[in-house]
Amino acid sequence: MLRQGLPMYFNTRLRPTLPMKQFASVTRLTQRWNSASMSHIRCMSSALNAKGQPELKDPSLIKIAGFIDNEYIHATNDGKTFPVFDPAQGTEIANFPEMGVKEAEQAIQSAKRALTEWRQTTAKERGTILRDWYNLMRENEEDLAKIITWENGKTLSEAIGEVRYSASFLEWFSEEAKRLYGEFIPSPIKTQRIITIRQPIGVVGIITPWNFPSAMITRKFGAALAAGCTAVAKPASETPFSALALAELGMRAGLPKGVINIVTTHSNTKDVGKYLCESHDVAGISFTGSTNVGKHLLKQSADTVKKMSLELGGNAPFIVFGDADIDKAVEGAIAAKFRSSGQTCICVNRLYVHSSIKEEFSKRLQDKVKKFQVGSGFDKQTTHGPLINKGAVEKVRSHVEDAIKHGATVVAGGDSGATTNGYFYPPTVLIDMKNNMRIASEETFGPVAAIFEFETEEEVLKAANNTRLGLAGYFFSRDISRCWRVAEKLEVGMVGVNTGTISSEVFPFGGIKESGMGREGGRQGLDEYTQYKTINMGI
Ligand SMILES: NC(=O)c1ccc[n+]([C@@H]2O[C@H](COP(=O)([O-])OP(=O)(O)OC[C@H]3O[C@@H](n4cnc5c(N)ncnc54)[C@H](O)[C@@H]3O)[C@@H](O)[C@H]2O)c1
Ligand SMILES: O=CCCC(=O)O
Repeated sequence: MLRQGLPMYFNTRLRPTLPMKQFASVTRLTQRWNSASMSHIRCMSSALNAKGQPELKDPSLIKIAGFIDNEYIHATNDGKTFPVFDPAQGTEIANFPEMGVKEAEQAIQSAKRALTEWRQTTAKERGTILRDWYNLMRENEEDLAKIITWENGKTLSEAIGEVRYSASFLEWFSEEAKRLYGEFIPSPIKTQRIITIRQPIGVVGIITPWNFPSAMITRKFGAALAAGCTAVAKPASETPFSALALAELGMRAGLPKGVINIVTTHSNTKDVGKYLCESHDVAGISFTGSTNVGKHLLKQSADTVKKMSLELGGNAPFIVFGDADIDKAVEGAIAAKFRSSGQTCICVNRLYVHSSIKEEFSKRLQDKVKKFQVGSGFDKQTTHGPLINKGAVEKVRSHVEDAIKHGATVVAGGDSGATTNGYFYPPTVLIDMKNNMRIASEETFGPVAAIFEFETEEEVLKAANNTRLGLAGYFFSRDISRCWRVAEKLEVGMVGVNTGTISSEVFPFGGIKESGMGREGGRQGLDEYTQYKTINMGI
């Protein structure tokens, strides 16, 4: 059962929604916090089989390899590999081939060869393959979800949600492929007729983060392939399994050789990134990740004047006005703040609550947060999984310590000082936040709800917009005039009004300012992978 009104992929119930019986058989003990008492409870699961892998209906979806020309590359010539870790246990789970510039070039050439025929296919033909790929994802969604939980740590219910979200991009673009319309433009000259057509840009380089190991890839593959482009993808080295499972299903759906290629790398990431940016055979780069890396890729791509799509970091404000429905605002804050343990680009970073309701709001929020169960994503009791790695935990800890040092008060969670093998940080609520604290200006990317108090609409808009980032923003109010006013004045690419869940395949997702350029999803998603050609015909 889903909570009413929320799509499955944004389910934030305190209990997972999957038919969990099928996962319960594979659980065993590990550690968990109870964030109310901050004590340890040794009652968690790992869900792995004797090979240390999740038990899948189709184990062949687990590939430890790169993927070029529809072939798995299990090892590079020099035999170098990089490790992948299970964030819930801190243990190494696989060693992937450390590919480099040589393999990146092979992948680019494979994509270039494939482009010749792929761009000539009809939209219907491309749409059919994308649709079959979507169907295969849905048929294998439990397996794909287990792979996500294994490598990323998010709960199985969140992972199922991600698989459905991820598949929805293939479905959406299988349909949008057919709507790549051109235009007829009335000519000012009697003897001429003008039309525009839209053509694929060519081979695209795709670089994706670990926080949505599946959805950030299909959001790009779906649009690129629908437009007639071919692709070379470099998934995050923390989470390569999902990308390879997608490639396997894509091949089964009928993707011809070379249409998608996957380069796995960790130590050579910078070199591979630079190579993709500087290659004359790559027409565009689509990147999702941090603002700093995005800026770097933009600079590197300048000399070859590439088409760039950059989905970068956020610092989302969440404003609760005095006239808001407090229960709905708390529910929205939980969805927008604690999804994926706070590790999404559109997660709330700063909660601004009007002084007249701040006590009530923070009390209701902390009561809910104290009920969260932190632990392995495979455990059916877990509501919030681990962070991706040690560095992420340290960043969150340093943000909380900085806030406390400058006068913030912890009212839920906080660091217990407990040690675990996995990368956990307890969901935390801070009040008495001030603008001189790091959280006010830096993306925390973790499970910390930081509450600032405000008095006037003008003051809160100024504070909310006082950042170089502008991805998402949220606010709650029952005043319709204010809703329009604030939605228009927030300097962000996406606004949630009286809701904490905004993502969807059907609308343009993206940011302004240093949160990026371009849009993914929606009909606009195809713009990143197509260019207009104007044909002026004398008659
Ligand atoms: N706007 C969005 O849609 C969106 C979505 C998800 C994540 N994000 C942002 O991503 C960040 C978290 O993800 P992250 O830590 O994986 O980001 P990151 O920028 O460190 O890494 C993202 C990807 O870039 C690769 N990379 C890193 N350095 C590179 C380089 N020099 N050249 C080429 N590739 C390089 C990584 O290996 C990974 O594949 C957050 O800031 C988050 O807000 C944004
Ligand atoms: O983390 C960024 C992507 C999140 C989403 O698509 O909802």
